[in-house]
Amino acid sequence: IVGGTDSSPGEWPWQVSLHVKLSRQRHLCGGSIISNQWILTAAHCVMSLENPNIWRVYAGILKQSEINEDTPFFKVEEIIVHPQYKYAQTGYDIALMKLDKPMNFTDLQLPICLPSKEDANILYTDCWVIGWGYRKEKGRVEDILQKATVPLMSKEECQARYRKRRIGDKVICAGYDEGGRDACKGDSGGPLSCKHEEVWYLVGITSWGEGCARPRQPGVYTKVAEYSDWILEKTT
Ligand SMILES: COC(=O)Nc1ccc(-c2nc(CNC(=O)CCc3cc(Cl)ccc3N3C=NNN3)[nH]c2Cl)cc1
Repeated sequence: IVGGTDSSPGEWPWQVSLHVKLSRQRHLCGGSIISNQWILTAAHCVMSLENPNIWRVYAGILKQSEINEDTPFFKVEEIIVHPQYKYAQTGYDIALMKLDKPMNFTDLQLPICLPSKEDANILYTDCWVIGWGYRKEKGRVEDILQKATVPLMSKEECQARYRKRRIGDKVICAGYDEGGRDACKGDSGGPLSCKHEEVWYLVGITSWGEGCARPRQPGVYTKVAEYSDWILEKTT
């Protein structure tokens, strides 16, 4: 996250850190708890890493330094990538991870609400992007979970910023024309969380952008409301 600040314990209880353990282990992506057995993340996080056994899901943590060989994690039983996914920039950047057993909810690990299709055109005004990603383009994964508030922007305005791309209806853009606050490397898969009438909704999944926090280059997020049918079909 560029231009963010430290989160507090329990502030974002749906945020998880997705680690991959090959020869070494490292944070790869963010994800969101959407039920006691399902995590929502980005398809590009799991591409060419679709073996569930290499993944470790850390919930209820604020700092990466809380993670060591004794820290409990959830194993992944199944990974479901959207069938139309090709690259982040062409959309359908969404994937589900089924945990090998249901998690107990605590103050530090709780699900976030999914927006319904009808919620697709709510004008959210209190949205936050969260993650352990870089603070600048040439950076490194951060220890303390960062948060930054970002304003949503219209599809038309976003398309005008990305002339070489096709910005479709199934993505949502957020950012400042002057730049300065945005997601960055290591934040993808994590939530764009918006508070509406005292309830938090998973409005977006951090997907791509041209650099981090550059002027007139907003962040592009998978629009979760457009996938509510797919999510329900796969998780019930
Ligand atoms: C010790 O462990 C480690 O070092 N782990 C570790 C884990 C992951 C990565 C990593 N992850 C990605 C995937 N993309 C993103 O995360 C954000 C994309 C994105 C989304 C929005 Cl909305 C806006 C801007 C951007 N944007 C553009 N440019 N940069 N960011 N790339 C790399 Cl590199 C690097 C290191």
